Amino acid sequence: MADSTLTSLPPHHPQCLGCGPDNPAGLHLAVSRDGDSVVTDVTFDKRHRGAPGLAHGGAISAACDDLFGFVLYVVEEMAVTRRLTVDYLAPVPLGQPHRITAGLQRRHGRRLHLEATGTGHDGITRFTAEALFVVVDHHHFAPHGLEADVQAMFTRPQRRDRKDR
Ligand SMILES: CCCCCCCCCCCCCC(=O)SCCNC(=O)CCNC(=O)[C@H](O)C(C)(C)COP(=O)(O)OP(=O)(O)OC[C@H]1O[C@@H](n2cnc3c(N)ncnc32)[C@H](O)[C@@H]1OP(=O)(O)O
Repeated sequence: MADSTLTSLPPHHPQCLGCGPDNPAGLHLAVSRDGDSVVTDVTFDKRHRGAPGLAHGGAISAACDDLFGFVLYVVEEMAVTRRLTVDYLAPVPLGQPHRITAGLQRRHGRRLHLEATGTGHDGITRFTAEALFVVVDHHHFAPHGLEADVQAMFTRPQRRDRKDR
C-alpha cells in the first residue's frame, strides 16, 4: 500500500486469522488507517479458493470481519461481532488485489454499526458488508486466552508505524 496519507495499524495479534503474520493459514491482511476509515488490499490466492478461479465467500467474509476489527482502533473500544452480512455483488477472481474500506456508520450505546466496501483495482465493487459489533470488556476474553495475550490487545498503541513493529 503506497498511499502516503495512510497510517499502518498493528495486527490484532500474531496468530489472528485475518491479520496475524505468524498464522500460516491466515489472510495476512496489512491494515492502515485513513482518517476515520480503515483500509486493506487483499489478494485471495489458491488457499482461499471456492469455485475454480474464484475466492470462497467465507474467505471474503473473514476479510471483512477482521477489517471491521480494525475500526475498533478508531473507536478506541473493544468489541466483537454479533452479526455480519455480506453482499456478494460479483465473483472475486483469485490473484487480483481488492481494496476493502471499512468504517463506523453509527453507534447506539454498546452497538456499533459498521460498513465495508470491496473494490478491485479495475474499479469494480464486488462485495459490500455490514456488521453489528457489541462493545465488551476484557472479561469477555479472559476465560479463553492467555492473560498476557488478552492484556496486550487492550494495552497496545492505537497507532503505530509498520516499521516500528
Ligand atoms: C481498543 C482497540 C482494540 C483492537 C483489537 C480488537 C481485537 C478484536 C479482534 C477482532 C476480530 C474480528 C471480530 C471477531 O471475529 S469477534 C469473534 C466472533 N464473535 C463472537 O464470538 C461474539 C459472540 N457473542 C457474544 O459473545 C455475545 O453475544 C455479545 C458479547 C456479542 C453480546 O452479548 P451481551 O450479553 O454482552 O449483550 P446483549 O445480548 O445483551 O446485547 C448487547 C446489545 O446489542 C443489542 N443486540 C444484540 N443482538 C442484536 C441484533 N441482532 N440486532 C440489534 N441489536 C442487537 C442488544 O439489544 C444490546 O443493546 P443495548 O440494549 O445494550 O443498547
